[in-house]
Amino acid sequence: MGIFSDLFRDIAIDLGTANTLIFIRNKGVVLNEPSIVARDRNTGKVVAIGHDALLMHEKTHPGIVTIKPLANGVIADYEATEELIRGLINKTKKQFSLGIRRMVIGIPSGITEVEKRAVRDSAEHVGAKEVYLVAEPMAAAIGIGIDVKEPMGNMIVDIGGGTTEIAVISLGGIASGESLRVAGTDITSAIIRHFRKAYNLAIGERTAEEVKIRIASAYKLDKELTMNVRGRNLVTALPEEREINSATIREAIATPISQIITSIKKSLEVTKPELSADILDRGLFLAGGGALIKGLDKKINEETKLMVHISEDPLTAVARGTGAVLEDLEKYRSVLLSTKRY
Ligand SMILES: Nc1ncnc2c1ncn2[C@@H]1O[C@H](COP(=O)(O)OP(=O)(O)OP(=O)(O)O)[C@@H](O)[C@H]1O
Repeated sequence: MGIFSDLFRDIAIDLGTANTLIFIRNKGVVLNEPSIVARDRNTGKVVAIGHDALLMHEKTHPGIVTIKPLANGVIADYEATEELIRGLINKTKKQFSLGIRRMVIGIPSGITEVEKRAVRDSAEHVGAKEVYLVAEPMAAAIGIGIDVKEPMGNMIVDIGGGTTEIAVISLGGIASGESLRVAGTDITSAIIRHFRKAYNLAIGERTAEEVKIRIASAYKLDKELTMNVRGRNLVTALPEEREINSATIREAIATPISQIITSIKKSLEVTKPELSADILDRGLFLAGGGALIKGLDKKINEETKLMVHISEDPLTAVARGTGAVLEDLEKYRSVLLSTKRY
Protein backbone atom coordinates (compact mmCIF):
# COMPACT_ATOMS: atom_id res chain seq x y z
CA MET A 1 0.00 0.00 0.00
CA GLY A 2 2.71 2.43 1.16
CA ILE A 3 4.63 2.83 -2.09
CA PHE A 4 1.56 2.89 -4.31
CA SER A 5 -0.42 5.30 -2.19
CA ASP A 6 2.54 7.66 -2.37
CA LEU A 7 2.28 7.67 -6.13
CA PHE A 8 -1.27 9.00 -5.99
CA ARG A 9 -1.62 12.39 -4.47
CA ASP A 10 -4.38 13.92 -2.39
CA ILE A 11 -4.59 17.66 -2.79
CA ALA A 12 -6.71 20.55 -1.58
CA ILE A 13 -7.22 23.79 -3.47
CA ASP A 14 -8.40 27.28 -2.54
CA LEU A 15 -9.68 28.44 -5.88
CA GLY A 16 -9.68 32.18 -5.32
CA THR A 17 -10.44 35.18 -7.47
CA ALA A 18 -7.06 36.71 -6.74
CA ASN A 19 -4.90 33.74 -5.73
CA THR A 20 -5.07 29.99 -5.97
CA LEU A 21 -3.40 27.97 -3.25
CA ILE A 22 -2.57 24.29 -3.35
CA PHE A 23 -2.20 22.14 -0.26
CA ILE A 24 -0.72 18.67 -0.44
CA ARG A 25 -1.38 16.05 2.19
CA ASN A 26 1.48 15.84 4.71
CA LYS A 27 3.18 18.87 3.15
CA GLY A 28 0.87 21.83 3.76
CA VAL A 29 0.48 24.79 1.38
CA VAL A 30 3.01 24.20 -1.40
CA LEU A 31 1.90 26.77 -3.96
CA ASN A 32 0.30 30.21 -3.90
CA GLU A 33 0.01 31.95 -7.26
CA PRO A 34 -2.24 34.55 -8.88
CA SER A 35 -5.36 33.14 -10.57
CA ILE A 36 -4.32 34.28 -14.04
CA VAL A 37 -3.95 32.49 -17.37
CA ALA A 38 -2.11 33.98 -20.38
CA ARG A 39 -3.00 32.80 -23.86
CA ASP A 40 -1.56 33.35 -27.30
CA ARG A 41 -4.09 35.64 -28.98
CA ASN A 42 -3.92 33.84 -32.31
CA THR A 43 -3.62 30.18 -31.42
CA GLY A 44 -5.46 30.32 -28.07
CA LYS A 45 -2.67 28.19 -26.58
CA VAL A 46 -1.81 28.74 -22.93
CA VAL A 47 1.57 30.43 -22.66
CA ALA A 48 1.75 31.09 -18.91
CA ILE A 49 -0.11 30.45 -15.67
CA GLY A 50 0.08 32.09 -12.24
CA HIS A 51 3.06 34.35 -11.43
CA ASP A 52 4.39 34.28 -15.00
CA ALA A 53 0.97 35.22 -16.36
CA LEU A 54 0.71 38.10 -13.86
CA LEU A 55 3.88 39.64 -15.27
CA MET A 56 2.30 39.54 -18.73
CA HIS A 57 -0.98 40.91 -17.37
CA GLU A 58 0.52 44.29 -16.55
CA LYS A 59 2.59 44.70 -19.68
CA THR A 60 0.53 45.08 -22.79
CA HIS A 61 1.60 42.60 -25.40
CA PRO A 62 -0.28 42.52 -28.70
CA GLY A 63 0.09 38.74 -29.10
CA ILE A 64 -0.98 37.73 -25.61
CA VAL A 65 -4.27 37.95 -23.74
CA THR A 66 -4.42 37.48 -19.99
CA ILE A 67 -7.52 36.12 -18.34
CA LYS A 68 -8.66 36.11 -14.73
CA PRO A 69 -10.98 33.12 -14.97
CA LEU A 70 -12.69 33.77 -11.64
CA ALA A 71 -14.11 37.27 -11.57
CA ASN A 72 -16.03 38.44 -8.51
CA GLY A 73 -16.08 35.00 -6.98
CA VAL A 74 -17.91 33.45 -9.90
CA ILE A 75 -16.49 31.53 -12.80
CA ALA A 76 -16.25 33.94 -15.68
CA ASP A 77 -14.39 31.58 -18.00
CA TYR A 78 -14.86 27.83 -17.57
CA GLU A 79 -12.15 26.76 -19.98
CA ALA A 80 -9.56 29.05 -18.43
CA THR A 81 -10.54 27.86 -14.94
CA GLU A 82 -9.68 24.33 -15.94
CA GLU A 83 -6.41 25.48 -17.50
CA LEU A 84 -5.59 27.32 -14.29
CA ILE A 85 -6.24 24.25 -12.12
CA ARG A 86 -4.31 22.01 -14.48
CA GLY A 87 -1.39 24.39 -14.89
CA LEU A 88 -0.96 25.06 -11.19
CA ILE A 89 -1.24 21.38 -10.27
CA ASN A 90 1.40 20.60 -12.89
CA LYS A 91 3.71 23.08 -11.19
CA THR A 92 3.52 20.97 -8.02
CA LYS A 93 3.89 17.64 -9.75
CA LYS A 94 6.29 15.08 -8.43
CA GLN A 95 8.24 13.23 -11.04
CA PHE A 96 6.82 9.82 -10.31
CA SER A 97 3.30 10.72 -9.41
CA LEU A 98 0.64 8.64 -11.16
CA GLY A 99 -2.13 11.12 -10.64
CA ILE A 100 -4.53 12.60 -8.17
CA ARG A 101 -6.76 10.53 -6.00
CA ARG A 102 -8.72 12.94 -3.84
CA MET A 103 -9.23 16.62 -4.40
CA VAL A 104 -10.96 19.01 -1.99
CA ILE A 105 -11.78 22.42 -3.46
CA GLY A 106 -12.85 25.53 -1.57
CA ILE A 107 -15.37 27.52 -3.57
CA PRO A 108 -17.30 30.75 -2.92
CA SER A 109 -20.58 30.05 -1.14
CA GLY A 110 -22.52 32.16 -3.63
CA ILE A 111 -21.61 29.88 -6.53
CA THR A 112 -24.46 28.45 -8.63
CA GLU A 113 -25.21 24.78 -9.18
CA VAL A 114 -23.92 25.05 -12.75
CA GLU A 115 -20.66 26.62 -11.59
CA LYS A 116 -20.22 23.95 -8.91
CA ARG A 117 -20.70 21.34 -11.58
CA ALA A 118 -18.10 23.09 -13.75
CA VAL A 119 -15.52 23.11 -10.96
CA ARG A 120 -16.17 19.41 -10.31
CA ASP A 121 -15.87 18.64 -14.05
CA SER A 122 -12.61 20.57 -14.29
CA ALA A 123 -11.17 18.63 -11.34
CA GLU A 124 -12.23 15.36 -12.95
CA HIS A 125 -10.75 16.37 -16.30
CA VAL A 126 -7.49 17.12 -14.52
CA GLY A 127 -7.56 13.51 -13.31
CA ALA A 128 -9.02 13.57 -9.80
CA LYS A 129 -10.78 10.33 -8.92
CA GLU A 130 -12.78 11.77 -6.02
CA VAL A 131 -13.77 15.43 -5.84
CA TYR A 132 -15.13 17.18 -2.75
CA LEU A 133 -16.32 20.77 -2.54
CA VAL A 134 -16.41 22.93 0.56
CA ALA A 135 -17.70 26.50 0.97
CA GLU A 136 -14.90 29.03 1.47
CA PRO A 137 -16.17 30.49 4.78
CA MET A 138 -16.51 26.97 6.18
CA ALA A 139 -12.97 26.19 5.05
CA ALA A 140 -11.77 29.48 6.53
CA ALA A 141 -13.38 28.62 9.88
CA ILE A 142 -11.69 25.22 9.89
CA GLY A 143 -8.38 26.82 8.87
CA ILE A 144 -8.67 29.29 11.74
CA GLY A 145 -9.02 26.33 14.09
CA ILE A 146 -12.69 26.74 15.03
CA ASP A 147 -14.55 23.58 15.98
CA VAL A 148 -17.23 23.99 13.31
CA LYS A 149 -19.33 21.07 14.51
CA GLU A 150 -20.03 22.27 18.02
CA PRO A 151 -23.44 23.76 18.77
CA MET A 152 -22.10 27.31 18.98
CA GLY A 153 -22.43 30.20 16.56
CA ASN A 154 -19.23 31.53 14.99
CA MET A 155 -19.14 34.46 12.61
CA ILE A 156 -16.56 34.41 9.84
CA VAL A 157 -15.87 37.33 7.52
CA ASP A 158 -13.60 36.25 4.68
CA ILE A 159 -12.56 39.27 2.61
CA GLY A 160 -10.96 37.95 -0.56
CA GLY A 161 -10.19 39.52 -3.90
CA GLY A 162 -13.61 39.36 -5.52
CA THR A 163 -16.00 38.45 -2.75
CA THR A 164 -16.54 39.02 0.93
CA GLU A 165 -18.10 35.97 2.45
CA ILE A 166 -19.93 36.51 5.70
CA ALA A 167 -21.18 33.39 7.40
CA VAL A 168 -22.49 32.23 10.73
CA ILE A 169 -21.35 28.67 11.24
CA SER A 170 -22.84 26.24 13.70
CA LEU A 171 -23.25 22.46 13.94
CA GLY A 172 -21.16 21.86 10.83
CA GLY A 173 -23.34 24.03 8.61
CA ILE A 174 -23.73 27.62 7.47
CA ALA A 175 -26.69 28.86 9.52
CA SER A 176 -26.85 32.12 7.62
CA GLY A 177 -24.55 33.84 5.23
CA GLU A 178 -24.01 36.36 2.53
CA SER A 179 -21.65 36.56 -0.38
CA LEU A 180 -20.98 40.21 -1.16
CA ARG A 181 -19.33 41.11 -4.43
CA VAL A 182 -17.27 43.84 -2.85
CA ALA A 183 -13.79 42.93 -1.62
CA GLY A 184 -10.06 43.57 -2.12
CA THR A 185 -10.27 44.28 -5.84
CA ASP A 186 -12.85 47.02 -5.24
CA ILE A 187 -10.57 48.62 -2.67
CA THR A 188 -7.76 48.62 -5.24
CA SER A 189 -10.10 50.11 -7.87
CA ALA A 190 -11.15 52.85 -5.44
CA ILE A 191 -7.46 53.78 -5.04
CA ILE A 192 -6.98 53.91 -8.84
CA ARG A 193 -10.07 56.15 -9.19
CA HIS A 194 -8.86 58.43 -6.42
CA PHE A 195 -5.53 59.06 -8.18
CA ARG A 196 -7.31 59.85 -11.43
CA LYS A 197 -9.83 62.17 -9.86
CA ALA A 198 -7.67 63.95 -7.32
CA TYR A 199 -4.36 64.23 -9.19
CA ASN A 200 -5.07 63.35 -12.83
CA LEU A 201 -2.64 60.53 -12.31
CA ALA A 202 -3.12 57.15 -13.99
CA ILE A 203 -1.63 54.36 -11.89
CA GLY A 204 -1.46 50.64 -12.66
CA GLU A 205 -3.21 47.87 -10.78
CA ARG A 206 0.03 46.67 -9.24
CA THR A 207 0.94 50.12 -7.96
CA ALA A 208 -2.54 50.51 -6.47
CA GLU A 209 -2.17 47.10 -4.76
CA GLU A 210 1.11 48.26 -3.29
CA VAL A 211 -0.50 51.45 -1.99
CA LYS A 212 -3.26 49.33 -0.45
CA ILE A 213 -0.89 46.90 1.21
CA ARG A 214 1.51 49.54 2.50
CA ILE A 215 -0.65 52.41 3.66
CA ALA A 216 -4.41 51.75 3.24
CA SER A 217 -6.33 51.79 6.49
CA ALA A 218 -9.91 51.67 7.71
CA TYR A 219 -9.28 53.46 11.00
CA LYS A 220 -7.13 56.41 12.04
CA LEU A 221 -3.56 55.20 12.45
CA ASP A 222 -1.48 56.00 15.53
CA LYS A 223 1.12 57.29 13.14
CA GLU A 224 -0.13 58.18 9.65
CA LEU A 225 2.03 56.91 6.78
CA THR A 226 3.25 58.38 3.52
CA MET A 227 4.43 56.87 0.29
CA ASN A 228 5.73 58.00 -3.09
CA VAL A 229 3.63 56.81 -6.01
CA ARG A 230 4.48 56.91 -9.68
CA GLY A 231 2.06 57.09 -12.55
CA ARG A 232 1.32 58.93 -15.78
CA ASN A 233 -0.13 62.40 -15.68
CA LEU A 234 -3.30 62.34 -17.77
CA VAL A 235 -2.96 65.97 -18.80
CA THR A 236 0.73 66.19 -19.68
CA ALA A 237 1.01 62.46 -20.57
CA LEU A 238 4.34 62.46 -18.70
CA PRO A 239 5.50 60.19 -15.90
CA GLU A 240 5.07 61.77 -12.48
CA GLU A 241 5.77 60.95 -8.85
CA ARG A 242 3.62 62.13 -5.98
CA GLU A 243 3.73 61.75 -2.23
CA ILE A 244 0.48 60.56 -0.70
CA ASN A 245 -0.59 59.92 2.86
CA SER A 246 -2.65 57.26 4.58
CA ALA A 247 -5.39 59.66 5.73
CA THR A 248 -6.26 60.51 2.10
CA ILE A 249 -6.24 56.85 1.08
CA ARG A 250 -8.53 56.03 4.00
CA GLU A 251 -11.07 58.48 2.62
CA ALA A 252 -10.63 57.09 -0.90
CA ILE A 253 -11.50 53.54 0.20
CA ALA A 254 -14.27 54.51 2.62
CA THR A 255 -17.07 53.36 0.30
CA PRO A 256 -16.08 49.70 -0.17
CA ILE A 257 -15.12 49.48 3.52
CA SER A 258 -18.51 50.77 4.61
CA GLN A 259 -20.28 48.42 2.16
CA ILE A 260 -18.52 45.49 3.80
CA ILE A 261 -19.41 46.70 7.28
CA THR A 262 -23.05 47.31 6.30
CA SER A 263 -23.24 43.71 5.11
CA ILE A 264 -21.76 42.44 8.37
CA LYS A 265 -24.42 44.42 10.27
CA LYS A 266 -27.19 43.08 8.03
CA SER A 267 -26.00 39.53 8.62
CA LEU A 268 -26.02 40.15 12.36
CA GLU A 269 -29.60 41.42 12.11
CA VAL A 270 -30.84 38.17 10.61
CA THR A 271 -28.86 35.88 12.90
CA LYS A 272 -30.95 33.78 15.28
CA PRO A 273 -30.87 35.17 18.84
CA GLU A 274 -29.09 32.21 20.43
CA LEU A 275 -26.34 32.33 17.79
CA SER A 276 -26.09 36.11 18.25
CA ALA A 277 -25.42 35.52 21.92
CA ASP A 278 -22.53 33.19 21.01
CA ILE A 279 -21.10 35.77 18.59
CA LEU A 280 -21.31 38.41 21.29
CA ASP A 281 -19.28 36.09 23.53
CA ARG A 282 -16.71 35.04 20.99
CA GLY A 283 -16.48 37.97 18.61
CA LEU A 284 -16.11 37.68 14.85
CA PHE A 285 -13.20 36.24 12.93
CA LEU A 286 -11.62 37.97 9.95
CA ALA A 287 -9.89 35.96 7.21
CA GLY A 288 -8.77 36.54 3.60
CA GLY A 289 -6.30 39.15 2.38
CA GLY A 290 -8.72 41.98 3.19
CA ALA A 291 -8.31 41.16 6.90
CA LEU A 292 -4.85 42.75 6.60
CA ILE A 293 -6.19 46.24 5.88
CA LYS A 294 -4.84 48.28 8.75
CA GLY A 295 -7.38 49.16 11.43
CA LEU A 296 -10.21 47.19 9.84
CA ASP A 297 -10.65 45.23 13.07
CA LYS A 298 -10.96 48.49 15.04
CA LYS A 299 -13.43 49.95 12.55
CA ILE A 300 -15.65 46.85 12.63
CA ASN A 301 -15.44 46.82 16.42
CA GLU A 302 -16.48 50.48 16.57
CA GLU A 303 -19.49 49.88 14.34
CA THR A 304 -20.70 46.53 15.66
CA LYS A 305 -19.37 46.60 19.24
CA LEU A 306 -18.15 43.04 18.72
CA MET A 307 -14.69 41.75 19.48
CA VAL A 308 -12.84 41.25 16.20
CA HIS A 309 -10.11 38.64 15.77
CA ILE A 310 -7.77 38.64 12.79
CA SER A 311 -6.92 35.05 11.96
CA GLU A 312 -3.30 34.04 11.91
CA ASP A 313 -1.99 34.19 8.33
CA PRO A 314 -5.41 35.19 6.91
CA LEU A 315 -4.32 34.67 3.28
CA THR A 316 -3.90 30.92 3.80
CA ALA A 317 -6.86 30.26 6.13
CA VAL A 318 -9.09 28.81 3.38
CA ALA A 319 -6.28 26.67 1.94
CA ARG A 320 -5.34 25.34 5.37
CA GLY A 321 -9.01 24.61 6.04
CA THR A 322 -9.48 22.70 2.78
CA GLY A 323 -6.28 20.85 3.68
CA ALA A 324 -7.67 19.91 7.10
CA VAL A 325 -10.81 18.56 5.39
CA LEU A 326 -8.64 16.52 3.04
CA GLU A 327 -6.70 15.07 5.94
CA ASP A 328 -9.82 13.99 7.80
CA LEU A 329 -12.62 13.46 5.31
CA GLU A 330 -14.54 11.24 7.71
CA LYS A 331 -14.72 13.95 10.34
CA TYR A 332 -15.69 16.64 7.85
CA ARG A 333 -17.99 14.68 5.55
CA SER A 334 -21.04 16.59 6.81
CA VAL A 335 -19.56 19.99 5.94
CA LEU A 336 -19.00 19.11 2.28
CA LEU A 337 -21.23 20.62 -0.39
CA SER A 338 -23.29 18.28 -2.45
CA THR A 339 -23.51 18.68 -6.20
CA LYS A 340 -26.32 17.35 -8.29
CA ARG A 341 -25.41 14.95 -11.05
CA TYR A 342 -27.05 15.76 -14.36
N1 LIG B 1 -1.41 43.20 3.36
C1 LIG B 1 -2.56 43.38 2.70
N2 LIG B 1 -3.34 44.44 2.96
C2 LIG B 1 -4.49 44.62 2.30
N3 LIG B 1 -4.98 43.79 1.36
C3 LIG B 1 -4.24 42.71 1.06
C4 LIG B 1 -3.00 42.44 1.70
N4 LIG B 1 -2.49 41.30 1.18
C5 LIG B 1 -3.37 40.88 0.25
N5 LIG B 1 -4.42 41.72 0.17
C6 LIG B 1 -5.58 41.62 -0.74
O1 LIG B 1 -6.30 40.46 -0.47
C7 LIG B 1 -6.97 40.03 -1.67
C8 LIG B 1 -6.71 38.56 -1.90
O2 LIG B 1 -7.15 37.86 -0.81
P1 LIG B 1 -7.39 36.28 -0.89
O3 LIG B 1 -6.18 35.62 -1.43
O4 LIG B 1 -7.89 35.88 0.45
O5 LIG B 1 -8.55 36.25 -1.97
P2 LIG B 1 -9.04 35.11 -2.94
O6 LIG B 1 -9.29 33.88 -2.11
O7 LIG B 1 -8.13 34.97 -4.08
O8 LIG B 1 -10.39 35.74 -3.46
P3 LIG B 1 -11.92 35.28 -3.29
O9 LIG B 1 -12.05 34.85 -1.84
O10 LIG B 1 -12.68 36.49 -3.64
O11 LIG B 1 -12.10 34.18 -4.24
C9 LIG B 1 -6.43 40.87 -2.81
O12 LIG B 1 -7.38 41.85 -3.15
C10 LIG B 1 -5.18 41.49 -2.19
O13 LIG B 1 -4.92 42.76 -2.74
